[in-house]
Amino acid sequence: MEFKIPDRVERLGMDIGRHELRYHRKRVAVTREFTFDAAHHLHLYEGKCKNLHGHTYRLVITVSGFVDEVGIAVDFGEIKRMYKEEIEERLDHRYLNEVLPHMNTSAENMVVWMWERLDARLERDGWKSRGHRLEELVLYETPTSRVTMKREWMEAGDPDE
Ligand SMILES: Nc1nc2c(c(=O)[nH]1)N=C([C@H](O)[C@H](O)COP(=O)(O)OP(=O)(O)OP(=O)(O)O)CN2
Ligand SMILES: [Zn+2]
Repeated sequence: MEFKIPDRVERLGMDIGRHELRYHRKRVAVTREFTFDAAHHLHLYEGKCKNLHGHTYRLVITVSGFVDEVGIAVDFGEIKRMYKEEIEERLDHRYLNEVLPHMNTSAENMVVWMWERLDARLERDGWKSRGHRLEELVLYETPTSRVTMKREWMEAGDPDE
């Protein structure tokens, strides 16, 4: 089959050969990790977590996309910008019960809230139409306790609905 150099690469005047362009349009997952600090307490919970306390949360964000002509599927910087604007600005050094008053601030509830925000951001910024997908979020409440949300679980929805 005749090999065609994509227009964008020709316009950039770059000398990219057949070898590199073989990776073009493959779906690849890109991951970044962040930490933030916050205080909270749990409602309806018998145990020490009903008292006010704090965590250094760790959030691991994975977004997939198609490798472009430059060799990038999802820019690490875009994930950082999205994290800072959607999550960090709202939760870092905050009292979670105050900024998320509609939920009990368990790690499970928080990771679903984060999923909805980040997914909506991908839609709003037009990333989804370019093939970007939120694949997985892992939220560590402590170094040894974490919760996970995956795209296929989110898409499967609630079996009772
Ligand atoms: N499934 C969940 N279980 C618990 C959550 C949660 O969000 N989801 N949250 C808490 C508390 O917020 C608490 O801060 C963490 O509890 P715990 O694991 O007991 O804390 P430690 O790290 O101090 O663990 P120890 O093994 O007791 O030292 C509770 N559970
Ligand atoms: Zn806690």
